[in-house]
Amino acid sequence: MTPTRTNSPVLVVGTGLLGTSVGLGLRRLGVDVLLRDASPSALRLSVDYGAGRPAPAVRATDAREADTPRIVVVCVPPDVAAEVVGQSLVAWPDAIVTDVASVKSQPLQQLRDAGADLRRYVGSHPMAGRETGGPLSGRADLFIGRPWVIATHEDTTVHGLQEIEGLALDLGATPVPMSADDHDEAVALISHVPQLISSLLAARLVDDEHDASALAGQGVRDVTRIASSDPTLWVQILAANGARVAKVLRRFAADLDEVAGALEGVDEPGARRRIAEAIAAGNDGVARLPGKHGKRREFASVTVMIADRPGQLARLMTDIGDAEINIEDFRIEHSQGIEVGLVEILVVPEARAKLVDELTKRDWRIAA
Ligand SMILES: NC(=O)C1=CN([C@@H]2O[C@H](COP(=O)(O)OP(=O)(O)OC[C@H]3O[C@@H](n4cnc5c(N)ncnc54)[C@H](O)[C@@H]3O)[C@@H](O)[C@H]2O)C=CC1
Ligand SMILES: O=C(O)C(=O)Cc1ccc(O)cc1
Repeated sequence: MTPTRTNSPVLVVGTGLLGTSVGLGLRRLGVDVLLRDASPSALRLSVDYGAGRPAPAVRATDAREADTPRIVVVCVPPDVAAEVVGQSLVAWPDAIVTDVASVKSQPLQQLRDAGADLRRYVGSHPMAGRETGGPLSGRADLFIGRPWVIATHEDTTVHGLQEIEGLALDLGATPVPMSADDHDEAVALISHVPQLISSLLAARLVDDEHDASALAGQGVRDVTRIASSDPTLWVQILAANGARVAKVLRRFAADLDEVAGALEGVDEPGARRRIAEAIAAGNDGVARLPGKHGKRREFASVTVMIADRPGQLARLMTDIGDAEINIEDFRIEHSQGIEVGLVEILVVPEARAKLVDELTKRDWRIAA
């Protein structure tokens, strides 16, 4: 087994999407994982999927060495995160306790108010997730290549920080230490407001009288992917970061208002300029998002037309592999009622000409 930074055993409390993913990722490295959940069926499912073994119901003083966690990872909904962290700090006086809740200031404040031993608490937040929760959605590779925020505070110890950094690194993530306030400010912009905008836009489709949804292409799908998220989880996240989210949302609403005004008076002086500036500012913003491996680089794209038949995509991927070309990313687009799919392959710019050449040789139809 590869040596790990994380010592066994690790206790995961809350075996839904995040808890099961942490368990699966650690089990793959050979770390012993104890699991606990308020829901017996969520616990059993997570065990059945291989995320760990049920934690024995014992107190710290009676626990065998092998059942005494070094780290407790609390993966419960944000509303109860501080309470469960507090209980874990008391139950396991030698363990470092972290939580993965999507908000960091409120749980920290709640723990401080409750007089918890903050020297052993290091809150964190893996910037990785999925729209659907529960153990069945868990993935061992969920965290690979993702930032994992470690929310440091004035009582954080070097040992505590190192333990949680080690956990993040073992799971393939990149630890990013920052304060709880800075974290909450950042996620308001890059996670919480995008969730609301995606949901509100998708909700517009509900009273679509002209069946416009039937024409939907990739654009609307891209901006509404996260609209399938769980309302119960999100109301907790948004409520815990309300003021910061509202601040960003108000600015966004002002931009929307201005652009709507320009569109209503499109022949007024400056109106077209305002619209063009909005799109151009979007170009600048999207260019700031890190790409694969955290780099900001542009990939070259080749779009291939494939027949909508079993095995076509696999054959295309194998052909590209045989040509020894590395795929950086890819997207598939289907059009309703049409028997072809469009596969956009992204490669480093230097590889584009070779890719087109190799695919043409193998009789693939290049669409763009
Ligand atoms: N869903 C996502 O994409 C992401 C979620 N997070 C955070 O991770 C945490 C967990 O989220 P998910 O795994 O998506 O939720 P989930 O709903 O899939 O799982 C939560 C689990 O916690 C259990 N639970 C609830 N109260 C409990 C208690 N008092 N004691 C023990 N178990 C309890 C539930 O039975 C459930 O199995 C949340 O705080 C969320 O903010 C962080 C990053 C991404
Ligand atoms: O699906 C995505 O793109 C996400 O960004 C998921 C996500 C949801 C909640 C979090 O706290 C962190 C990440």
